[in-house]
Amino acid sequence: MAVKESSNPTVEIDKLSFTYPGIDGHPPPGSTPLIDDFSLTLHSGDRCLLVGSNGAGKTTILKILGGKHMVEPNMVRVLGRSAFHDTALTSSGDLCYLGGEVLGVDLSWRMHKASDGQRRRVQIWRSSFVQVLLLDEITVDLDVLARADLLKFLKKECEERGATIIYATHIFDGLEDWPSHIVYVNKGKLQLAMPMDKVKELSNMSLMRTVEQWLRKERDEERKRRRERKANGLPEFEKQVEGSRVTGDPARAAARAVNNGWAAGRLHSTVAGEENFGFSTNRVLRQ
Ligand SMILES: Nc1ncnc2c1ncn2[C@@H]1O[C@H](COP(=O)(O)OP(=O)(O)OP(=O)(O)O)[C@@H](O)[C@H]1O
Repeated sequence: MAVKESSNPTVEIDKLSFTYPGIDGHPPPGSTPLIDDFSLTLHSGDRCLLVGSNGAGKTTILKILGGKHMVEPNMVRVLGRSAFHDTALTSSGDLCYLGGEVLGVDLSWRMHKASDGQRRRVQIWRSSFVQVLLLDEITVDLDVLARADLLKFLKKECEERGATIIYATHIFDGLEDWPSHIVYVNKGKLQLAMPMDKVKELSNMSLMRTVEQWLRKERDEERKRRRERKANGLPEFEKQVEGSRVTGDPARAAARAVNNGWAAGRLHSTVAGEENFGFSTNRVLRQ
């Protein structure tokens, strides 16, 4: 997404590949990357909406960007620095990931607590002059007014202060004119990254209907694949290896992609465990 070519990028993801480590700290045998060949460039002032179905990898991408999972330093640069290795990025407040479990406040808690949590997080951002803000479905428990105010505030921060925001959400209410860019991810792969103006040129539907159309197509194609597998006498669902996207044969382990997530992540457990097997992060939080 190369708008404002003249300024330095604030977020650079270059052929990102990632697999959650198994309990031995290594990618499970036979695994293929959960996030695969994912590249994206954003600049100061960009407000990027990250969309995709449940389990597509949005939270994983945001957490990698937030320095919570180790990847090769050249794969993810935030403000020109490695998000995982340069701990000053987050400790200085230049980079901030806000998700459901930040500060130990789970958004599934009672309304008033969650709302307090949300306010506190925004206050943190405001007071620490965050330059790159990663928002992971943070408005689920906000009422209509609070959400509208927050979105307005965030937009202003980008326009006036040049912050960069990536916002992963399934809630499109009030977002029609919010993002400057939209990024669509499916099964850990980048499907589309483009400025909102371009999206509006290509589709005369609302943002929600446009995204709905993408996700419907994705689901229909997946169903077709499953039907074909079944018709060919194969199991309908491919065998899933924990923490990765697919598949099967441990003999292929030697040829698997280089693991970039072998070390446990910072602040959060990243070990693929039985309790979260097969669930997206938000699903785990909702349990
Ligand atoms: N700690 C973990 N260990 C192993 N696998 C994980 C872990 N966290 C998430 N996953 C897997 O990664 C995949 C992507 O999950 P992720 O939470 O990134 O998706 P998402 O797009 O944010 O989903 P949602 O929209 O439901 O929040 C899921 O299949 C999930 O099972």
